[in-house]
Amino acid sequence: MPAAAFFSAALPPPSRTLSRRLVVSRAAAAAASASASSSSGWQGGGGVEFQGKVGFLGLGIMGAPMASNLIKAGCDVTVWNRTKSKCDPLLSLGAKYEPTPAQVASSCDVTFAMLADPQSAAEVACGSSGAAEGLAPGKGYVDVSTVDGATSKLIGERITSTGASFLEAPVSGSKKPAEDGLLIFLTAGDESLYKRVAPLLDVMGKSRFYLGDVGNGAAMKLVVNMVMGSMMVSFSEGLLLSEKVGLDPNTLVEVISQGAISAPMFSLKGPSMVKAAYPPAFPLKHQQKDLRLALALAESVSQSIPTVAAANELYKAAKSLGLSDHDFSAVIEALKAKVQSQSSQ
Ligand SMILES: NC(=O)C1=CN([C@@H]2O[C@H](COP(=O)(O)OP(=O)(O)OC[C@H]3O[C@@H](n4cnc5c(N)ncnc54)[C@H](OP(=O)(O)O)[C@@H]3O)[C@@H](O)[C@H]2O)C=CC1
Ligand SMILES: O=CC(=O)O
Repeated sequence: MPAAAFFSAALPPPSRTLSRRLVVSRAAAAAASASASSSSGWQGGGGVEFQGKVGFLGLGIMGAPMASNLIKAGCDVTVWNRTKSKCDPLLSLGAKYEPTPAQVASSCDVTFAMLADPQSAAEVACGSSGAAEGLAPGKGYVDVSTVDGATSKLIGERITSTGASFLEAPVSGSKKPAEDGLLIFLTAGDESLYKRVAPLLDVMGKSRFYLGDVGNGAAMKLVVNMVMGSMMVSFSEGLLLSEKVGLDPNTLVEVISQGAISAPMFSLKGPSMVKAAYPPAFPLKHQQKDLRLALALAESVSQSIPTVAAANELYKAAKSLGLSDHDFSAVIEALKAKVQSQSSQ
């Protein structure tokens, strides 16, 4: 049976929401915006077509540069972070501060949240003094954290119970794309909120996908990241094996960069992995969280993902070696420890 026939026989038909997904690149958005503003379009102070105040909750590796890009584009931004000192660089760029997520949400038209994991995303949105307490009809809440679909739905239900609109919008792209405004947004939920915040997404990202119902953005992000996590393990195995058989791992990085499996991730991380340096861009604990959530997603549809399951064990081993806050490329250290313990047996 040809592969295409196998897939159409084995899988349920694509959902209507997925098939009407919308994909917009920044170039396309800029062209549309230029033609609109030449007729009746309105542009805010910094050239961003968004009228209103923007809140930003969570100023970690990703949130800080994303909020910073909004401020630099001329948006009126109010920030909050659990560790208050992380707000300081944003305040010096001109951001305002509120002491709770609820106060940010109540003082802004649209609030973005970039939190570590499902637990913190739910707590900041739905907990005591959480964003939901400050929301009301006409306001919007955009969660850009990487969480599972169930958490996203729970947050969405609490947000919409206030009369506000909800969009999930996890991002693909790491620290550097966040700094450069080159993220990829995987959005789902309220389509009119999606259209309303599109100019803000275009400040922070290079493209945006609208994927339909809440949960689809989260699922897409987890599938992308399970591929990424397994690729990193495979790359680590190759680097170690090349060294063990007397090759220069730097040459392996160069060879890979010129062939069909070339990927920016290998070229970017390879040279520092060879030097055993792992400055955090994507913390290892977050990659392991994404693999854990991807395994649960696969389980929910009874699909086996054995490579991801094996990769997850290695990230868990890396965490137990104290590497949680290092870059996820530090997973190679767990492999080194495994190889060493095998050779000493
Ligand atoms: N780094 C990357 O390359 C990418 C990360 N992501 C995803 O984006 C999200 C954020 O990642 P990143 O910025 O790297 O992570 P960081 O660990 O740098 O930042 C996490 C943020 O969450 C906050 N936080 C954690 N726990 C709580 C809590 N219980 N209550 C309130 N706030 C809390 C932290 O506050 P505090 O400062 O007080 O600790 C911080 O603002 C994650 O879901 C990650 O998977 C997505 C794409 C790329
Ligand atoms: O979630 C991480 C990324 O690089 O994307």
